Amino acid sequence: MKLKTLQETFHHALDGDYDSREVDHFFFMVCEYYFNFKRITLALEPDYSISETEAIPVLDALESLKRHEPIQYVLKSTEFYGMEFQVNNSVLIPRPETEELVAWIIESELGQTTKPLRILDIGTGSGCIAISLAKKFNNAEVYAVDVSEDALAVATQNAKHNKVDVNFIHADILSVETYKNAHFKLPFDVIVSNPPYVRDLEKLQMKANVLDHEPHLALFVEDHDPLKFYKAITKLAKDNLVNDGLLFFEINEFLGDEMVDLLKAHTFTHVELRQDMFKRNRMIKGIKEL
Ligand SMILES: C[S@@+](CC[C@H](N)C(=O)[O-])C[C@H]1O[C@@H](n2cnc3c(N)ncnc32)[C@H](O)[C@@H]1O
Repeated sequence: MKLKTLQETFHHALDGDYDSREVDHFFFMVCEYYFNFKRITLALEPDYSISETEAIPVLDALESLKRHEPIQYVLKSTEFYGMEFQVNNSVLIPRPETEELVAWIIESELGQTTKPLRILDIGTGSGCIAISLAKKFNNAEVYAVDVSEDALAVATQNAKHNKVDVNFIHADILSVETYKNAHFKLPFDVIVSNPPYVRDLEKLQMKANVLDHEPHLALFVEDHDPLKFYKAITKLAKDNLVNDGLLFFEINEFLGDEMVDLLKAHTFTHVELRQDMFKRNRMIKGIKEL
């Protein structure tokens, strides 16, 4: 089968559900993954033929895409902060705005320090935040917590794949008992979290690829207490950060003011909201002062 015929099969099956450029992008990604073709090869050699056996995984991938499975789950991998991460449907697919949060941490006052650091990432999922920080700060001892054992298995693989050490811990951050028993070495210099923050009212706007495939445990929080993770983590941070320690969160863009109030109420200073590349309030930082 010629590559161009295969590409037409993709368009025939997916145009309508996705825009045409996105369909080409999927096709290129799938071919790159299965045949290690570079995009340019595909563009320059549309008459290149592959055997029926070679076409099987590509057509299987197409079936998954028809069911709106995200391309990252179909290919079982994604890129975050220049590194490759394995993903499956027990972990959230790392997002570009989370890369911006990691960049903020790296550019902060910590970027210059050579002193030993202790960092905690809460709700680590694929491990993307913890692993990126461990890669950047080789002076850091990094801890990462998740309530999902399946997510921790993926994160552990990702740390190994990216050749960094992270101490992964199974704990429920909403239960004081579980994290009291966790084997953290205290205190921390930095606590960071991207916890679940999507409310029911925002669920309605979500696309099928997110809603039907990504883990609800990673996404949703009840409408009546949308800051419940942030409250628990801010309290934990107040009690377990060094003086001058930093707290960073990714946040719900509609709850920026509430988050500023929460951090200030816990005596964090220099509280700063930051917008992502789409000009939405998506990150916050505070400094613990005694
Ligand atoms: C929004 S995802 C973030 C994943 C990853 N840090 C990222 O930025 O891509 C939230 C994570 O919090 C975890 N989580 C949910 N409830 C939790 C709890 N009670 N205690 C600890 N982790 C929890 C989920 O399993 C999920 O991995």
